[in-house]
Amino acid sequence: ALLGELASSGVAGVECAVCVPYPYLAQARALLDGGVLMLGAQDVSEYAVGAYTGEVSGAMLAEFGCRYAIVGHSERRALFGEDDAAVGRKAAAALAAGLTPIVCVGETLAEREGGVTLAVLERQLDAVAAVLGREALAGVVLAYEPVWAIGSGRSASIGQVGEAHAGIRAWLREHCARPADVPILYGGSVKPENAAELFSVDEVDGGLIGGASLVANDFLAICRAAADAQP
Ligand SMILES: O=C[C@H](O)COP(=O)(O)O
Repeated sequence: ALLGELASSGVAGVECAVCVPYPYLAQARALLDGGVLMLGAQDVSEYAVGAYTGEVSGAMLAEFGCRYAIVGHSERRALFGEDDAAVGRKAAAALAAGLTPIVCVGETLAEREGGVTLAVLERQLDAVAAVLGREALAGVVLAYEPVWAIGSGRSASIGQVGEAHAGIRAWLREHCARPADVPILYGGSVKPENAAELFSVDEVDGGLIGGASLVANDFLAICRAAADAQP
Protein backbone atom coordinates (compact mmCIF):
# COMPACT_ATOMS: atom_id res chain seq x y z
CA ALA A 1 0.00 0.00 0.00
CA LEU A 2 2.81 2.40 0.85
CA LEU A 3 4.72 1.74 -2.33
CA GLY A 4 1.74 2.22 -4.60
CA GLU A 5 0.75 5.48 -3.02
CA LEU A 6 4.26 6.90 -2.70
CA ALA A 7 5.06 6.00 -6.30
CA SER A 8 2.00 7.84 -7.58
CA SER A 9 1.79 10.86 -5.28
CA GLY A 10 5.37 11.03 -4.00
CA VAL A 11 6.51 12.97 -0.98
CA ALA A 12 8.98 15.46 -2.39
CA GLY A 13 11.99 16.16 -0.24
CA VAL A 14 11.16 13.52 2.35
CA GLU A 15 13.17 10.36 2.89
CA CYS A 16 10.91 7.51 3.99
CA ALA A 17 12.06 4.16 5.37
CA VAL A 18 10.57 1.16 7.08
CA CYS A 19 12.57 -0.61 9.80
CA VAL A 20 11.31 -4.16 9.94
CA PRO A 21 12.09 -7.06 12.30
CA TYR A 22 15.05 -9.20 11.17
CA PRO A 23 13.10 -12.19 9.78
CA TYR A 24 11.22 -9.93 7.36
CA LEU A 25 14.24 -8.15 5.90
CA ALA A 26 14.56 -10.38 2.85
CA GLN A 27 10.87 -10.15 2.07
CA ALA A 28 10.84 -6.39 2.57
CA ARG A 29 13.93 -5.98 0.43
CA ALA A 30 12.30 -7.87 -2.44
CA LEU A 31 9.21 -5.68 -2.19
CA LEU A 32 11.09 -2.39 -1.88
CA ASP A 33 13.82 -3.02 -4.41
CA GLY A 34 14.18 -0.03 -6.69
CA GLY A 35 11.29 1.81 -5.05
CA VAL A 36 11.12 5.02 -3.09
CA LEU A 37 11.00 3.46 0.38
CA MET A 38 14.25 2.62 2.11
CA LEU A 39 14.87 -0.31 4.40
CA GLY A 40 16.20 -0.43 7.94
CA ALA A 41 16.51 -2.76 10.92
CA GLN A 42 15.33 -2.22 14.48
CA ASP A 43 18.68 -3.06 16.09
CA VAL A 44 22.23 -4.12 15.21
CA SER A 45 24.94 -6.02 17.02
CA GLU A 46 27.83 -4.05 18.44
CA TYR A 47 30.11 -6.83 17.16
CA ALA A 48 31.26 -6.84 13.55
CA VAL A 49 32.43 -10.44 13.48
CA GLY A 50 32.99 -13.33 15.86
CA ALA A 51 31.22 -15.99 17.87
CA TYR A 52 28.18 -14.11 19.18
CA THR A 53 25.33 -16.55 18.68
CA GLY A 54 22.05 -14.84 18.00
CA GLU A 55 23.57 -11.49 17.11
CA VAL A 56 22.96 -9.83 13.73
CA SER A 57 25.91 -7.78 12.49
CA GLY A 58 25.88 -4.58 10.50
CA ALA A 59 27.44 -6.41 7.54
CA MET A 60 24.54 -8.87 7.54
CA LEU A 61 22.05 -5.99 7.53
CA ALA A 62 23.91 -4.26 4.70
CA GLU A 63 23.85 -7.51 2.75
CA PHE A 64 20.08 -7.53 3.07
CA GLY A 65 19.75 -4.03 1.65
CA CYS A 66 19.44 -2.05 4.88
CA ARG A 67 20.32 1.60 4.80
CA TYR A 68 19.44 2.28 8.46
CA ALA A 69 19.64 0.58 11.85
CA ILE A 70 17.82 1.91 14.90
CA VAL A 71 20.04 1.83 17.98
CA GLY A 72 19.27 2.60 21.60
CA HIS A 73 15.50 2.44 21.33
CA SER A 74 14.15 2.90 24.85
CA GLU A 75 12.78 -0.63 24.85
CA ARG A 76 16.26 -1.98 24.10
CA ARG A 77 17.66 0.16 26.89
CA ALA A 78 14.98 -0.68 29.46
CA LEU A 79 14.23 -4.33 28.69
CA PHE A 80 17.49 -5.66 27.26
CA GLY A 81 20.06 -3.92 29.42
CA GLU A 82 21.61 -1.71 26.73
CA ASP A 83 23.48 1.06 28.51
CA ASP A 84 24.65 4.35 27.02
CA ALA A 85 28.08 2.96 26.15
CA ALA A 86 26.60 -0.06 24.35
CA VAL A 87 24.41 2.27 22.31
CA GLY A 88 27.55 4.17 21.29
CA ARG A 89 29.26 0.93 20.25
CA LYS A 90 26.20 -0.11 18.22
CA ALA A 91 26.16 3.25 16.45
CA ALA A 92 29.84 2.76 15.60
CA ALA A 93 29.20 -0.78 14.36
CA ALA A 94 26.39 0.45 12.12
CA LEU A 95 28.55 3.19 10.62
CA ALA A 96 31.44 0.79 10.08
CA ALA A 97 29.10 -1.42 8.04
CA GLY A 98 27.97 1.50 5.91
CA LEU A 99 24.62 1.88 7.65
CA THR A 100 23.19 5.07 9.09
CA PRO A 101 22.38 4.57 12.77
CA ILE A 102 19.18 6.16 14.03
CA VAL A 103 20.28 6.83 17.61
CA CYS A 104 17.38 7.14 20.04
CA VAL A 105 17.59 9.23 23.18
CA GLY A 106 14.92 10.24 25.65
CA GLU A 107 13.97 10.66 29.25
CA THR A 108 11.61 8.62 31.43
CA LEU A 109 8.61 10.24 33.07
CA ALA A 110 10.41 10.26 36.43
CA GLU A 111 13.39 12.02 34.85
CA ARG A 112 11.14 14.62 33.22
CA GLU A 113 9.29 15.22 36.46
CA GLY A 114 12.64 15.45 38.23
CA GLY A 115 13.67 18.28 35.89
CA VAL A 116 16.66 16.42 34.47
CA THR A 117 15.50 15.89 30.87
CA LEU A 118 18.31 17.82 29.19
CA ALA A 119 20.92 16.31 31.49
CA VAL A 120 19.71 12.81 30.58
CA LEU A 121 19.81 13.60 26.87
CA GLU A 122 23.32 14.99 27.21
CA ARG A 123 24.50 11.92 29.13
CA GLN A 124 23.09 9.61 26.45
CA LEU A 125 24.57 11.71 23.64
CA ASP A 126 27.95 12.10 25.34
CA ALA A 127 28.32 8.32 25.40
CA VAL A 128 27.76 8.16 21.64
CA ALA A 129 30.17 11.04 21.02
CA ALA A 130 32.79 9.32 23.17
CA VAL A 131 32.78 6.33 20.83
CA LEU A 132 32.27 8.09 17.48
CA GLY A 133 34.14 11.35 17.78
CA ARG A 134 33.21 14.65 16.09
CA GLU A 135 33.55 13.54 12.45
CA ALA A 136 31.66 10.26 12.58
CA LEU A 137 28.92 11.85 14.65
CA ALA A 138 27.93 13.86 11.57
CA GLY A 139 26.86 10.60 9.92
CA VAL A 140 24.12 9.65 12.35
CA VAL A 141 20.42 10.45 12.61
CA LEU A 142 19.19 11.28 16.10
CA ALA A 143 15.70 10.56 17.40
CA TYR A 144 14.32 12.25 20.48
CA GLU A 145 11.82 9.85 21.99
CA PRO A 146 10.51 10.70 25.44
CA VAL A 147 9.91 7.25 26.94
CA TRP A 148 6.57 8.26 28.43
CA ALA A 149 5.25 9.28 25.01
CA ILE A 150 6.08 6.01 23.23
CA GLY A 151 3.05 3.87 22.50
CA SER A 152 1.07 5.80 25.10
CA GLY A 153 -1.08 7.87 22.77
CA ARG A 154 0.28 10.92 24.60
CA SER A 155 2.80 12.84 22.50
CA ALA A 156 5.05 15.44 24.06
CA SER A 157 3.78 19.02 23.85
CA ILE A 158 5.11 21.41 21.26
CA GLY A 159 7.00 23.25 23.98
CA GLN A 160 8.56 20.08 25.37
CA VAL A 161 9.60 18.92 21.90
CA GLY A 162 11.00 22.34 20.99
CA GLU A 163 13.06 22.56 24.17
CA ALA A 164 14.49 19.05 23.78
CA HIS A 165 15.32 19.47 20.09
CA ALA A 166 16.92 22.88 20.68
CA GLY A 167 18.97 21.31 23.46
CA ILE A 168 20.09 18.47 21.19
CA ARG A 169 21.02 20.90 18.38
CA ALA A 170 23.02 22.99 20.86
CA TRP A 171 24.77 19.83 22.04
CA LEU A 172 25.57 18.95 18.41
CA ARG A 173 27.10 22.40 17.86
CA GLU A 174 29.56 21.61 20.65
CA HIS A 175 30.32 17.98 19.84
CA CYS A 176 29.81 17.38 16.12
CA ALA A 177 31.99 18.47 13.20
CA ARG A 178 28.94 19.30 11.06
CA PRO A 179 26.04 19.86 13.45
CA ALA A 180 23.58 20.97 10.77
CA ASP A 181 24.03 17.66 8.89
CA VAL A 182 22.42 15.60 11.64
CA PRO A 183 18.64 15.24 11.32
CA ILE A 184 16.78 15.16 14.64
CA LEU A 185 13.58 13.11 14.49
CA TYR A 186 10.80 13.18 17.06
CA GLY A 187 9.17 9.92 18.12
CA GLY A 188 6.38 9.18 20.55
CA SER A 189 2.71 8.88 19.59
CA VAL A 190 3.07 10.71 16.27
CA LYS A 191 -0.25 10.39 14.43
CA PRO A 192 -1.84 11.99 11.36
CA GLU A 193 -3.68 14.34 13.73
CA ASN A 194 -0.57 15.78 15.39
CA ALA A 195 2.13 15.26 12.77
CA ALA A 196 1.85 18.67 11.07
CA GLU A 197 2.08 20.50 14.39
CA LEU A 198 5.05 18.42 15.59
CA PHE A 199 6.90 18.82 12.27
CA SER A 200 6.41 22.60 12.44
CA VAL A 201 8.56 22.81 15.57
CA ASP A 202 12.05 24.27 15.12
CA GLU A 203 14.74 21.61 14.83
CA VAL A 204 12.23 18.79 14.24
CA ASP A 205 13.46 17.27 11.00
CA GLY A 206 11.12 14.29 10.80
CA GLY A 207 9.58 11.49 12.81
CA LEU A 208 10.22 7.99 14.09
CA ILE A 209 6.83 6.40 13.86
CA GLY A 210 5.75 3.30 15.76
CA GLY A 211 2.09 2.36 16.04
CA ALA A 212 0.84 4.67 13.29
CA SER A 213 3.31 3.16 10.82
CA LEU A 214 1.38 -0.11 10.97
CA VAL A 215 -1.60 1.53 9.24
CA ALA A 216 -0.53 2.42 5.71
CA ASN A 217 -2.86 5.39 5.30
CA ASP A 218 -1.81 6.84 8.65
CA PHE A 219 1.86 6.46 7.81
CA LEU A 220 1.28 8.05 4.40
CA ALA A 221 -0.54 10.97 6.00
CA ILE A 222 2.43 11.47 8.33
CA CYS A 223 4.87 11.32 5.39
CA ARG A 224 2.80 13.96 3.61
CA ALA A 225 2.79 16.15 6.72
CA ALA A 226 6.59 15.90 6.71
CA ALA A 227 6.65 16.90 3.02
CA ASP A 228 4.38 19.88 3.69
CA ALA A 229 6.65 20.99 6.53
CA GLN A 230 9.65 21.32 4.20
CA PRO A 231 11.08 24.85 4.30
O1 LIG B 1 9.53 2.94 17.55
C1 LIG B 1 8.83 3.90 17.50
C2 LIG B 1 8.72 4.84 18.56
O2 LIG B 1 9.13 4.24 19.73
C3 LIG B 1 7.40 5.52 18.67
O3 LIG B 1 6.35 4.62 18.88
P1 LIG B 1 4.84 5.15 18.85
O4 LIG B 1 4.70 5.99 17.62
O5 LIG B 1 4.00 3.91 18.80
O6 LIG B 1 4.63 5.94 20.11
